[in-house]
Amino acid sequence: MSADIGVTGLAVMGANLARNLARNGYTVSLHNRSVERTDALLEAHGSEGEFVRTESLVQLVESLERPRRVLIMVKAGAPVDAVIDDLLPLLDEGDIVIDAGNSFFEETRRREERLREKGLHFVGVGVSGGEEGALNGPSIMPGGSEESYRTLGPMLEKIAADYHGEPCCTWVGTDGAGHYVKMVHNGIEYADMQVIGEAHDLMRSLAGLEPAAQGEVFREWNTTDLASYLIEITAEVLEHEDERTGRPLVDVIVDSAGQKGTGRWTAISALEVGSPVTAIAESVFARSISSQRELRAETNRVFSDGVDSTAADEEFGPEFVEDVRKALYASKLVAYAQGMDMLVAAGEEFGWDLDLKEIASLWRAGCIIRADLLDTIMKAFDGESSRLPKNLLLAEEFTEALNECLPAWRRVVAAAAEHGVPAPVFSSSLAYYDSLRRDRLPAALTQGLRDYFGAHTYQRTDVEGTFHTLWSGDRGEVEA
Ligand SMILES: NC(=O)C1=CN([C@@H]2O[C@H](COP(=O)(O)OP(=O)(O)OC[C@H]3O[C@@H](n4cnc5c(N)ncnc54)[C@H](OP(=O)(O)O)[C@@H]3O)[C@@H](O)[C@H]2O)C=CC1
Ligand SMILES: O=C(CO)[C@H](O)[C@H](O)COP(=O)(O)O
Repeated sequence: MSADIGVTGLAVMGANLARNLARNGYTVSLHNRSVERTDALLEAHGSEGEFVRTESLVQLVESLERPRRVLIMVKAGAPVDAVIDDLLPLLDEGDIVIDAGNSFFEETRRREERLREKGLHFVGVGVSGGEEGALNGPSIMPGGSEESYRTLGPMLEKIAADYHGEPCCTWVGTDGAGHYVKMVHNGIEYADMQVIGEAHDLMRSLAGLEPAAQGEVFREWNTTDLASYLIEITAEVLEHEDERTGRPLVDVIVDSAGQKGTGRWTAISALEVGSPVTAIAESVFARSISSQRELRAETNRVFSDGVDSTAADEEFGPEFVEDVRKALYASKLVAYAQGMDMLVAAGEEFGWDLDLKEIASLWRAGCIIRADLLDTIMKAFDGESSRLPKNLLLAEEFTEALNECLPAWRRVVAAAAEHGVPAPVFSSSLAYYDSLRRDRLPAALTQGLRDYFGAHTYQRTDVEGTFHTLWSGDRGEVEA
């Protein structure tokens, strides 16, 4: 029997994608570096559909119908190149190699170029939704050539998450565009989780709400405009009791956040394309600080935990909790606004015609950042490009909500600063908003200083041209 598609790499994501494909009627050839994973999958789930067992890439490729479709789902980085190197001599012109892992987009661009020169299609596909999504319908963000999508698209759309009858899968752009969009998705995911963590910390430290009680608060928030998968699972995690100790699980988990790289890549790429994704970058730094455990312990010894004791004298009741909800909504909106802004900048830099409305539509189901908010984001980005808002915060769909949240957002950031509770993304998101709306920024002084020490010149508000003050001379101004 010839298979419709081959999957190599059968850990959590590959195994579940393979099962999803088989459950949708495709014959799936299976391969894993160590054959035990292949056999474990067949033993546990072999009856779910048509699978072909293979023990080598040669067997995998031989088992496929043409043009061959090989989906790689191995650890990102060097393993992807190792698999490609082994596959290349086995493939023919027109075959399609799909990398559905979290690969760095620049590597995808390089791999796409390398395979294109050999007449092969290389498709970098962003997949989000974790284990459950991979099995039941992830959000899928494919890049690569438009031609390859004609062959591959229907298959991906069939296994993707379904949002009211629409598949959360569409071709987003050439070469590394799919992996770029997934990377930004993860950047937003970082910021979203960080602001949820800040809300949790503030409600615990200032309002004295224990995790189980907070679970109820998050459950209630999930019926408001904050409704989203991450808010929903926050309620579950906070309410979960540790089996061993009977304490809230969140209290026995080490407070050091891991990271596999996509958030860091988002921040690095944003710096390179000149997009100020402050909320996303602060979230990456927040994870880094959390992992500096020795330094944190020593600083704690020297300065103490430091939640200001005056906090107990103040009223942090239900009104404060509602303020936190509003600060969370506004900061979450900033994270999406920054992610979208960055996609525009990257589109210009890499020649991708990214459609923000389509991208928002892909994230409405199946993925980790799925949220009711995305429907409104789609509306904001609907219409002729010349009429679209320059930034999501300017979309009329959001200006009223933002104005309504603003006083609460300021109160929460002020309370956090006053009482020593770190809230880096609540604060930096508010600073981002304030910076954008400000009539004049202190960048004028920065320009003056740059001109003083490095003759870097400046422009004037009143006259066209570029100028320099003779700081070490008579301090007259000359045109540069
Ligand atoms: N886990 C998640 O929630 C999500 C993961 N992703 C991405 O999907 C990809 C797969 O993730 P996941 O399923 O968690 O698996 P892992 O990232 O843990 O990778 C394990 C798989 O990679 C294979 N592998 C590792 N090195 C090599 C190599 N040199 N040659 C061949 N195969 C190799 C392993 O084979 P062996 O069994 O022989 O060791 C195994 O099949 C990653 O890029 C990940 O970032 C994307 C979305 C969500
Ligand atoms: O892509 C994902 C979800 O969308 C993966 O779960 C990824 O591992 C999350 O990133 P990190 O491990 O750095 O938190």
